[in-house]
Amino acid sequence: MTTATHEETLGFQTEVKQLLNLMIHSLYSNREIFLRELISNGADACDKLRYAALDNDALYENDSKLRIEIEHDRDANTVTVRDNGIGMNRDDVISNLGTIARSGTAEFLQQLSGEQQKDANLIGQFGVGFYSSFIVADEVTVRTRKAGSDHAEGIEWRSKGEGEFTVAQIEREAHGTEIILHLKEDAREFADDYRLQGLVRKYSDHIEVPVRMPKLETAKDDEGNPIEGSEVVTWETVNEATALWVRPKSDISDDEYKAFYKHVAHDFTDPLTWSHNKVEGKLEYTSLLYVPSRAPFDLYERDGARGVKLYVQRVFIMDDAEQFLPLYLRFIKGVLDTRDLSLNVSRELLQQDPKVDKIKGALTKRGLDMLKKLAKDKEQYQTFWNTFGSVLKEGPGEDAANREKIAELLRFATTHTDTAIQNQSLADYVERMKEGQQKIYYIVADSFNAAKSSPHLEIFRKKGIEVLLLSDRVDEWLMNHLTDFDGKSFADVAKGELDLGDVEDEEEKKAQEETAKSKEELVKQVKEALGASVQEVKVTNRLTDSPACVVLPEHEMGFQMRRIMEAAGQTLPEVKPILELNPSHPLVARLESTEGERFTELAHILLDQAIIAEGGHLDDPATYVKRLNSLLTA
Ligand SMILES: Nc1ncnc2c1ncn2[C@@H]1O[C@H](COP(=O)(O)OP(=O)(O)OP(=O)(O)O)[C@@H](O)[C@H]1O
Repeated sequence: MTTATHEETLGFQTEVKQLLNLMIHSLYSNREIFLRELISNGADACDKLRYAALDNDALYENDSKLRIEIEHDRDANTVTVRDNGIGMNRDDVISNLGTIARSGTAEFLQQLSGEQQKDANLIGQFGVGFYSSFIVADEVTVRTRKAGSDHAEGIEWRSKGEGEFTVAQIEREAHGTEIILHLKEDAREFADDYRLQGLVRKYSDHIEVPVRMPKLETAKDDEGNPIEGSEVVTWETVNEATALWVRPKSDISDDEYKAFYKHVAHDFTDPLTWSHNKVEGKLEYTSLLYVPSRAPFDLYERDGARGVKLYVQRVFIMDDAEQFLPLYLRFIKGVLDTRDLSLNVSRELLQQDPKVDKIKGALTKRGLDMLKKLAKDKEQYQTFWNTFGSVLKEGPGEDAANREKIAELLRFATTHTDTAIQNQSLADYVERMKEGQQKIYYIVADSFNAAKSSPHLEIFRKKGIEVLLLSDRVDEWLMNHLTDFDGKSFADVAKGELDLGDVEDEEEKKAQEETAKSKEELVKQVKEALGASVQEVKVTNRLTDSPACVVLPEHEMGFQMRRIMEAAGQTLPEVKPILELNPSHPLVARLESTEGERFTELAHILLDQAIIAEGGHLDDPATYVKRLNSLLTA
């Protein structure tokens, strides 16, 4: 019997309350996952104790056979999950089971809508953990004691999941944690041996820690009849209890790989693919890497969880070891088990160890190979690309050595399909290049529609030359680092001189030169009229339908990048655009036949329109409107 002292009632952090509410409703149809979450936490707690005991054997308190036990009591309507892992002290309990200290939680919760299906998906991204107990329980009791602490420092935490919990100090002999779920009436089905065993096998077979359940054994007399009063309870291990990654690949079924993923990644959807490798030789490691099928809520958070679970010779060392994968592969989840690091390695030591870089190089290659294989299945790859494509696009900037490999994995929207779906590879583009075309053309804009309708594309459309349509925030940065693909360089159609290579013949070039010559006077006048608003005025052959467009010098930062940086509060030196005029457009012809004040007005209108068409903001929109109105009413 435990006597509780110092009982205190505390309130859940607001975020916990919100999450509990939503979780209970939206995960109802998936509620059996509570057991997986609790076993997962128990296994993590055992891993942590094994690690801490490397330095201090006494922490085992003479009980070094780490295990998880599951029992139920049909009369009391309870299920208990118990581990002899690291346990928690009072502070741990309050912060772990009363708050959610993950960054971005508040923003995450704001996205929840109250719609069951939608929220179940979002909550899955967040990871439900311990709180999933409340999907099946109307009261949860946690009894725990941190390994190595005094027996009097046990803690009992209790809650009905309705805004409050109590914490009290208790006497507790065993270290580790025991979680008692008092089942809701409609969750009685879980107080059943077969049901529980089935769930353990389904979700936790691959966990290295044995999961045991009690079995009642009765001695039999000579005639085979049970002897009354001879019942003894023996504990039977229900799961396979070997670390999955240690087993030979050929012995592991897809379902086992998938179940293990859910444990490692705290996800409850299947992964898209995985890659399991054992490496011997100079480096010795086993890696099991997964590509999830959906993004975690903190994919773009600076300090979001990333990296692999690190083991050294099967001993768990740390979660989220981010040193083994580059940032642009941060969506990859999995396990790395190596002999090349020492057991007392810490995050700081990892940063200095040259072997870490070698393993990182090898895992990066594995990750990229895994994606290359995935790309063979167009549908699956599209799911991957829609979810993580913009993260992979950070790759060429971060990892010059693998630039070519990453480039092969990129997918784009292009004028070939003219839809916003990014599903065309650079190899597809190159295959379709026109005779005489030397460059891969692209345009970057703030949105797909702005890119697709940009006046800069007019000549390309006319000549049937394909252009990549880029509109993700990361795109301009990507293109700054992608210099060539398959021997072809990239060209931004909104920058520098238009060069269509040999797609244009000599006659066309000559005709253009002649037109330019004949418009020299007009160009001069427009430049005078616009003054410092532009750096140059030219006649162009880029346009077929629009009267004018703005262009930037070749090596200037693009308009999109500028706007992103300015929105982030950076001040950038001003760049004046180059205004290019379409000599065969009626508005330009009209300009040519206008004089004086009207000429200046019309020139300004053409410039402002070109800026708007490119997606830019006018410095002085009111004056533009006034000029336009006066023109319309003239
Ligand atoms: N059986 C246990 N033994 C020791 N500590 C535990 C146990 N269960 C939970 N904890 C502590 O409580 C914390 C919160 O657990 P919870 O399951 O909510 O989240 P998590 O496992 O960290 O991540 P996720 O939300 O992705 O599942 C854990 O990180 C751990 O520190």
